[in-house]
Amino acid sequence: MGPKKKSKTELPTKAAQKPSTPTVTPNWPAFAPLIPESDLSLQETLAGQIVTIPNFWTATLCKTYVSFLSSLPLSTTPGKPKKGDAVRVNDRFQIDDPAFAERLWSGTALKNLVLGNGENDGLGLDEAQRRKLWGGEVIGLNPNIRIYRYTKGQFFDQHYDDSNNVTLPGSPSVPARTTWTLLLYLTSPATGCIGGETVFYPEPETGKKKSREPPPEPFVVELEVGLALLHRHGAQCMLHEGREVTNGEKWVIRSDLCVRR
Ligand SMILES: O=C(O)CCC(=O)C(=O)O
Ligand SMILES: [Fe+2]
Repeated sequence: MGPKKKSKTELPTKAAQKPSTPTVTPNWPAFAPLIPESDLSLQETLAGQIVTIPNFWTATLCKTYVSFLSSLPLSTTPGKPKKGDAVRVNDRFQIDDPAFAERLWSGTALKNLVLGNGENDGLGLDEAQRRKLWGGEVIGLNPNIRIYRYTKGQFFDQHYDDSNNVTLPGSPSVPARTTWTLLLYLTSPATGCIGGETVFYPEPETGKKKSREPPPEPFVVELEVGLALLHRHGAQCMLHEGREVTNGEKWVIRSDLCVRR
């Protein structure tokens, strides 16, 4: 499993990208209302690969964010990427905002669910299993926050997400590495968004000579307002795509889980 030499990867983040990231951080709305942590849990929707948190954000909060995010200066990604980059057609806003990443981590149920701090994280893992699942000791979210808007006809072609080295600020700052992608869906068919599902392509079993088995079925994650989706990335990332939106708008907030390096 994992990225092959010739596979497309997502576009490089941060410094390598033009136009330059904005320096003024947005005045992000408060995270309210939220469902109490005790009513949320992690669901392992694809073993070792995809974990979701339904109702991570309420529909009201998602609506507040869609209106707020609509006021940000989004830029349309080029339809023709450089060689090796995935074709990705959407409107996006990207910012390094450690304070927002920290809020999204600690100011929601995410931290306690991922670290298994609550009474019930839903997965019932012990410490060693948890480290194995997340790829180390999770210490926060990637400060590199990406906002995507897909309108009719827009999509994110098949690709793998890279693991990146990042530094989490603090005194002292902490060297970290991203291990899982976080996608927070703000829209769904309930808000008029048709299409736009995130589709994962599990690898066929390896090792056997010319398997007669049919290739595994694609794993389709339907959009759901307020659903947080985590998927493993880096060397064990599954090939995936954001299907074309055929009506309405799809809005997503993206960050990544970071482990100590
Ligand atoms: O928008 C989606 O459904 C997928 C986004 C994605 O694959 C990414 O951000 O790397
Ligand atoms: Fe991706």
